[in-house]
Amino acid sequence: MIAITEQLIHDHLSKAIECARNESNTKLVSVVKKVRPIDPLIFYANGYRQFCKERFFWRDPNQQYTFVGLGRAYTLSSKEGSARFFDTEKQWKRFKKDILYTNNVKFPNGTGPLLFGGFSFDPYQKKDSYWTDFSNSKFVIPSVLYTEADGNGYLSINIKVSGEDNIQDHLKHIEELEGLLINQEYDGSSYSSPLLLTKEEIDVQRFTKNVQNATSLIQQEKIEKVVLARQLKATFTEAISTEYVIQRLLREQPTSYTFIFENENQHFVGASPERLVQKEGDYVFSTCLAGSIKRGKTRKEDALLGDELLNDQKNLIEHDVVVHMIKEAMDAYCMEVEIPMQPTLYKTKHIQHLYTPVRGKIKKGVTLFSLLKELHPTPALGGYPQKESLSIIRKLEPFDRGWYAAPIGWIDINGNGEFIVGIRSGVIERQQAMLFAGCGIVADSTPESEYEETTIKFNPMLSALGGIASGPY
Ligand SMILES: C=C(O[C@@H]1C=C(C(=O)O)C=C[C@H]1O)C(=O)O
Ligand SMILES: [Mg+2]
Repeated sequence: MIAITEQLIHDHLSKAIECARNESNTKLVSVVKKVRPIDPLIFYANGYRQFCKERFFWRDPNQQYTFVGLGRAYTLSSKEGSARFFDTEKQWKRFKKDILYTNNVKFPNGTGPLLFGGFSFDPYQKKDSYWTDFSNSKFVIPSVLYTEADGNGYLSINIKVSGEDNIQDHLKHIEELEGLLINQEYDGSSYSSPLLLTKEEIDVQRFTKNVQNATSLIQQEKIEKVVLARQLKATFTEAISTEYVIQRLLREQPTSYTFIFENENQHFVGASPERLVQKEGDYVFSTCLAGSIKRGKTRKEDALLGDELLNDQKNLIEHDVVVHMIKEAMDAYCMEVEIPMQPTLYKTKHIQHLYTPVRGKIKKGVTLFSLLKELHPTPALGGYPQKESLSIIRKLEPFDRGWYAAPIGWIDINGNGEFIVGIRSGVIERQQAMLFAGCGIVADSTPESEYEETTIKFNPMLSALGGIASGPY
């Protein structure tokens, strides 16, 4: 059912204005229309002139949901540390209770006042300047949202109203915004990649040392696993076009989630294969993804490498630690949990992983935010035990992960949504991209092989930035 039909928009808006007047408060009202599905990238590009630096994009690999958000009708942010999940949920609840005007209208999943954003990996890491625009939690309700849900298109317009507003102004504004669906400013050929000036792998020696230190801590049984990352800085001759990057990620990484979150100066972008948690009604889905090997140059070589990965003790241990922790977390929040005994393979253009999907039926009252708090960081991004591995990362890694390897995603007014971990990603600022890649260290890790693995993991972003990936891919 569509929330608001055209005839009802006038009525709905005027009631919202009246409500704002009675409460002497600003209200947010959401108008949703069913529209013919369009190319979401065109919508994103059309938003450049009016909403550049305030856009987001999301597409999951099943294409169950695609979102393009433009502008900011409402923003939530938190400076809290480990309480950032709870604080965000508290603000979201307050927004729904005090600010949102719905008049009991039902919204289709993924439409209306949708919240999109993310969290920092570790609020207690020192802050680096390229993450200035990102707080420990930052979420937006866009002014305009294009949703494609299971093949249906929707346009949601989120409008702030106050008691003195003139309804005609709002109706005119809605009409203008609808123009974004048809004014095609985007012509794929007009976007190109600027030339690469320099590509700098940062502090490889330090990474090598970190891996050695971590393996010896693991051999001494101080911890079981820790995920260590490194950075690569790519500098171009001109400002990077995010349209171009998203276009390439969509084309080259169809088995990953493509996302971007824009800010004033810094944009976080990537194509992650790793779901953290999805909630659909009473069901939740998580993914254990850890253990990696390169893709083969031929079908035969690829299958052999896949078999090697499925039988490799070092990678199976990396993977098992994740399965264990996620199962334990899900058991606490679910009435039943389904999880296969053995991993299978998950392939992306540049790499293949060990993969175990998890499905659970939640206990009453469990929310997406409570699951995020419980799960993040899983041993696929942090380590095990969680607390000890986080303090090792804090001590060894000489940089701020910011939103890299942290939850990013969406939640709608019905409480459904999905969060992934922001890996195979980077933060773009004008002509510079800072990329991140990490790997799970266990007792049998060697600096050389972990260096190789992280080199492969830079490739999705390097390739999207302009076809400059290294290696035989
Ligand atoms: C940390 C990253 O990836 C994680 C580490 C993996 C591994 O070490 O095998 C595999 C998938 C991800 O869970 C990354 O891509 O940056
Ligand atoms: Mg690994």
